[in-house]
Amino acid sequence: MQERWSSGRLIVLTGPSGVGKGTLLKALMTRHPELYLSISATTRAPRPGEVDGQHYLFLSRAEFQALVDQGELLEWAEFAGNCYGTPRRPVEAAVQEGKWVILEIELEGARQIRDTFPEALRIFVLPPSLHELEHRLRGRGQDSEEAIARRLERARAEINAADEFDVQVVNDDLGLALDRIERILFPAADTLPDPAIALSERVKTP
Ligand SMILES: Nc1ncnc2c1ncn2[C@@H]1O[C@H](COP(=O)(O)OP(=O)(O)OP(=O)(O)O)[C@@H](O)[C@H]1O
Ligand SMILES: Nc1nc2c(ncn2[C@@H]2O[C@H](COP(=O)(O)O)[C@@H](O)[C@H]2O)c(=O)[nH]1
Repeated sequence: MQERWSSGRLIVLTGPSGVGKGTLLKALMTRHPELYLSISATTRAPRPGEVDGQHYLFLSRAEFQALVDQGELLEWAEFAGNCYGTPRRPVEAAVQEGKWVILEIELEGARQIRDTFPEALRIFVLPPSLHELEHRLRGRGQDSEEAIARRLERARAEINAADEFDVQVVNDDLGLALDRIERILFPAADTLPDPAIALSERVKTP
């Protein structure tokens, strides 16, 4: 990334739906407002409270397909019946300005980013258990039973791919998980490694 896009950096955060990626990122952005969170495009309908242009760019299938055809997405994938993708231009502009850009995306998109931007740091967020993941998805109260079932089915495959990532972080206690992610991004020279962060982080973190 440094060679290609000045001193900016691309960071990918992946993990099963409901694991807490959005919650963690909201808190991380409060601590580090200098980070740039990419706003994805999606064909999913907005949930109550979601604002177009803030949480997502909510598009029709035809609008989304046009972005794909025009090469305007850095990556995209179908997830639980809807399309999701990362608009290319805002991300490239932010990285060129030297910003650290975070993509909160699912597994297939993360794999595409690994192929096109192997220098990106890729973090996988794990739930403490599948039971707890289901509990969080239900507790969020945003998805239909059918959507929850599809997301849980997909979660099993995603969790099995966690080792493909540079770092794995378990989101058990929210505050501790946030601290772990913060230490991955901003490692302090004088601290010992946290045993709750997977070994691969200590080996691969740039
Ligand atoms: N550490 C945690 N302990 C308990 N509940 C949590 C924790 N982290 C997040 N949650 C809760 O889990 C639910 C799902 O969180 P969130 O929406 O952030 O998940 P997500 O990974 O962003 O999901 P999606 O990929 O579908 O957008 C929310 O109700 C959130 O408050
Ligand atoms: N490949 C991509 N995946 C994305 C993108 N934006 C979000 N997502 C992922 O989709 C699922 C479902 O999200 P939800 O908001 O409907 O719960 C989740 O895993 C997100 O991380 C994207 O641009 N590309």
